[in-house]
Formats: sequence, structure tokens, C-alpha cells
Amino acid sequence: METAAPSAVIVAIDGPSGTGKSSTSKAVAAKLGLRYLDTGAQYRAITWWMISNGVDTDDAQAVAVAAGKPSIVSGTDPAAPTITVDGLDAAGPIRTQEVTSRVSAVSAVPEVRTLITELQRAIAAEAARDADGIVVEGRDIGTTVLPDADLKIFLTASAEARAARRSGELRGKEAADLAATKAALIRRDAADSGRKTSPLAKAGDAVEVDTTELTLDQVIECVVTLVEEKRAGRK
Ligand SMILES: Nc1ncnc2c1ncn2[C@@H]1O[C@H](COP(=O)(O)OP(=O)(O)OP(=O)(O)O)[C@@H](O)[C@H]1O
Ligand SMILES: Nc1ccn([C@H]2C[C@H](O)[C@@H](COP(=O)(O)O)O2)c(=O)n1
Repeated sequence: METAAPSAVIVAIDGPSGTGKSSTSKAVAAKLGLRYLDTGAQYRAITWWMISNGVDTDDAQAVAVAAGKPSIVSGTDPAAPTITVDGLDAAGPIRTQEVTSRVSAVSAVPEVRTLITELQRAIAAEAARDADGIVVEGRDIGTTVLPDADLKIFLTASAEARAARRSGELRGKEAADLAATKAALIRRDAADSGRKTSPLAKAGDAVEVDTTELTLDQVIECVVTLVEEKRAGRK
């Protein structure tokens, strides 16, 4: 049986799109010497593979049949996280508008979730055994993937704040106006919260942090403190 290192800590960070999960998780993991897993990148990667291989992403049965074909590998160094699909670097392609608009449909397919959840649990178990732990961010980490996580955080922010953050990122690339960005965020959150299998949800024992009025540094500090308190309480 696998045994976790005595000091290993497993942190689950969930929340809607644009609340700061990736930025916060990466920084917290780097500060505390933990590994980092972006589970949204895994769902984006499988979506990219479906699109690249001509699978109709609105056809749940076709997606289910193809789900086991791609090999998705995540690198968990918070300073340089990576994602490959069948050995190809997918970090760029998974961030296109096309993938973003189709990822909710693909990630709602139960067969996809089963496979990706298994991957996520294996990565977390390895980090608990071979390292000091991991910060895993997504939508269902605290509720479904790692219900026994040492610490669960649920980040929120107003739709306006989230859209402003995203519009700032997109400026000069696929420039979208604020209203369209906000509408797209709300649509994706509704799909992710409304699906039957492990929807976006706050775990009952998660600490909710509203980031609307906080700077990124303040959010990072808040989560670092929560992790340190958790570790101190276990000594
Ligand atoms: N507290 C904050 N204040 C201002 N900007 C922030 C804050 N947190 C994150 N950001 C910025 O908002 C953008 C979205 O953050 P991030 O990608 O971390 O969110 P996310 O929750 O992981 O989103 P998604 O689920 O869509 O991947 C980034 O440009 C990030 O720098
Ligand atoms: N644990 C997760 C993580 C992500 N997803 C889905 C839903 C999101 O819209 C999509 C992309 O995630 P992002 O890169 O925006 O964090 O992936 C999920 O269903 N479960």
C-alpha cells in the first residue's frame, strides 16, 4: 500500500472561471515547495484532441468512445507546468477560443471524467508519496476527485471582476469586449455547474474566499496562511 510522506499536504482549489485558481495555485505551490496540477488543462487537452481528430464534440457518445485514445501527461512543476497529448506540447493549442467554447461539452461526458479523474488521483497520490504534496485546482477537486484533501478552498469573484481580468489578458490577441467576455464566462460556468456528473460545486468543508476586492498577492497570502495553519495543526 502507498504511504504518504508524513508532512505531505494535499490542497484542493475550486471555483468558477477567472476567479484566480491557476494564478493562486501556482504561486502557493511554488512558495511552499509543493507540486501543482491544472485539471482544466487536462480537460482542454482532451477537447483539443477530439477537435484535431474530427470527433463531433456535441456528440457525447462519439466523445465517450474516443475518450481513452489520447495519452495526456501533465508536468507538475509550478514554475513550468506542462501538458502533452500523445507526446505533443499542447500548452498553446488548448488556450484557443475554439477549445474554450467546446471544453464544457467534452468535460460533461462521464467517460471523460472517469478517465481524467483517475489521472488526477494518481498524480496526487504520487505527490503525497514522493514529495511534500500538491495544489490541485479545478471545479470538482474538493467534492469528487480528492474528497479527503487536507485543505479545500473555493474561490469566487463577481462576474464583472472576472470579465475585467479576462479582457485584460485578451487585449491585443483575440480582443473581446467586456460584455461578450462576461457573457461567455457566465455561459461556461452555467454549463459546468449544471452538468450531471461532478459539477462545479463548493465542498461543504471548503473555505470560501471572495477575491473580487483582493489583489492576487492578497489571495496568495491568504491561501498560504491557511495551508500553514493546517500544517501547524497537524504537528
Ligand atoms: N485577485 C486578483 N486580482 C486581479 N487579477 C487577478 C486576480 N486573480 C487572478 N487575476 C488575473 O485574472 C486572470 C484569470 O486568473 P486565473 O487564470 O488564475 O483564473 P482561473 O480561475 O484559473 O480561470 P480559469 O478557470 O478560466 O482557468 C489572470 O490574468 C490573473 O492574473
Ligand atoms: N476539475 C475540472 C476542471 C475543469 N473542468 C472543465 C470545465 C472548464 O470550463 C474547463 C476548462 O477549465 P479552465 O482551464 O478554465 O480551468 O474544464 C472540469 O470540468 N473539471
